[in-house]
Amino acid sequence: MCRGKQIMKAEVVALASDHGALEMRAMLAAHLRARGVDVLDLGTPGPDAVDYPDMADLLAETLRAGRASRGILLCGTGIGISIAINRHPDMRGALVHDAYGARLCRQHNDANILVLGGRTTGSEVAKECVDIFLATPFEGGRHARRVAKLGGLLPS
Ligand SMILES: O=C[C@H](O)[C@H](O)[C@H](O)COP(=O)(O)O
Repeated sequence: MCRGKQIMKAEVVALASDHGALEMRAMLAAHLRARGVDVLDLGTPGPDAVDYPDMADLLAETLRAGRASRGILLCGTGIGISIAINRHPDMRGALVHDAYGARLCRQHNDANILVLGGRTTGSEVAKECVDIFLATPFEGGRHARRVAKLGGLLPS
């Protein structure tokens, strides 16, 4: 089990969610801070409804500007915000529901954004997914070619 010992402490992890995952975002931010990870919490700040594409765009801009190296995005199911983040060709968001997905999205897909559902995933599973996501390296090799095609760096 790779819960955390290998998380890079210099890394800044940005979190963003809509109103459907406020509690989970706060819980995950506290979990990461307790582990010594620098957290950049992009909101949304309160329970007023916001549109998940706007939160995904904000996270994409934050990563692109170099203010954080990886991201965690949440909405009620994780579905809408994962659709939104993957409209950015330079972002790879992985909607994950378990430890296996959290590991494989790093090893095979080099996902730079973990997406979780605040209304669909339990808090212990979510914390486990975050720890694995941050601790698991990309395997490269045959996967590097496929990831390059995702970003348009190689023709499909
Ligand atoms: O995929 C979309 C997300 O789950 C949203 O969090 C959800 O649609 C928000 O729904 P509502 O406005 O009813 O809280």
